[in-house]
Amino acid sequence: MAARPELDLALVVGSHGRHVMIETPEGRRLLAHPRGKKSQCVVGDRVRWQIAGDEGVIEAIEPRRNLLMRQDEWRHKSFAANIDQLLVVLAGEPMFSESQLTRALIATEDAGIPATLLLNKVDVPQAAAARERLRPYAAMGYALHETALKTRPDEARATLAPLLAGRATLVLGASGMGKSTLINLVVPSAQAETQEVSQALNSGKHTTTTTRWYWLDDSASGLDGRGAILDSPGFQEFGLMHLTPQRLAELMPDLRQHLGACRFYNCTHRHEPGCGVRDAAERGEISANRYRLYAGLWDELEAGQRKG
Ligand SMILES: Nc1nc2c(ncn2[C@@H]2O[C@H](COP(=O)(O)OP(=O)(O)OP(=O)(O)O)[C@@H](O)[C@H]2O)c(=O)[nH]1
Ligand SMILES: [Zn+2]
Repeated sequence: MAARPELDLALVVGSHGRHVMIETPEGRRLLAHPRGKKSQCVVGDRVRWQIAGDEGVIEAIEPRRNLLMRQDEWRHKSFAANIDQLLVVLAGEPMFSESQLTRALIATEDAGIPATLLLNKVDVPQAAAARERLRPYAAMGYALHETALKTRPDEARATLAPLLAGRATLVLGASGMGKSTLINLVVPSAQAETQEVSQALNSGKHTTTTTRWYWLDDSASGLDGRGAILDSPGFQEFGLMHLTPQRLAELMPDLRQHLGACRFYNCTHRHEPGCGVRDAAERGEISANRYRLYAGLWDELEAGQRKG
């Protein structure tokens, strides 16, 4: 779509197939459809639009700062565009999956989006084991915070407020980690808003499973510089099929650090002699779990390439 600077700007705050919900700088929400078959808007897109009857027609998508994607063997899905950070909610009971965490972090590294980790449920004894598993992630540079969202909500709010203020944060969390508890804590109107948007987009059916945009507060207006939370389902199936295996090590900060030490420029860090990554793994500077995850992902992406 060509740029259309003369048209009004709006923000995509929800989507369901080709139906999207847009919000104007004055805070008005309305249904809209992109013109043309190819153009796909995602939540977080800034769009140029005009009215057609009682709906909007999206004529152009503004250039994106970033786009978070996941892709499995069948289709690729964009989560969201123009986000400032990813917040991953984790817990010890049930124990978070390190494989899911690693996949999400690789996708965000690829999109150039900073990620922050939140260890929730620190009131339960299993938090100690989760904290231990997260140690390598803090060491490789990810910010790590702790909360007990349910049992110590005031403290959690105080921890989260400075992290979330003025930024658009995409929240990810597997089932049971506390993502809904977090969203309801920081956006008390979330449930009501979700219903409203699902009804409009999906004529009442409660099946919409795309990303949702929530403003954090009303102290500012307009579309820029306000804190917002993006709630996204589907942490489970975080496919990375849009990446080549050769890129993986660059997208894993603990491996990336050792890339200069490999003898071969095209080292896969699997079998080659004189491999800086394997040496670091043997010295324990890369955790055994992370190296195993790397090898597993390499095989998965390589198999995907052969098929594709
Ligand atoms: N002990 C403890 N329980 C918590 C905490 N935060 C959330 N929970 C509980 O953990 C369970 C899962 O929390 P949810 O917020 O529903 O988790 P979710 O990640 O949204 O999971 P789904 O709803 O399955 O997608 C609920 O029973 C919460 O009450 C916490 O800090 N401590
Ligand atoms: Zn190597």
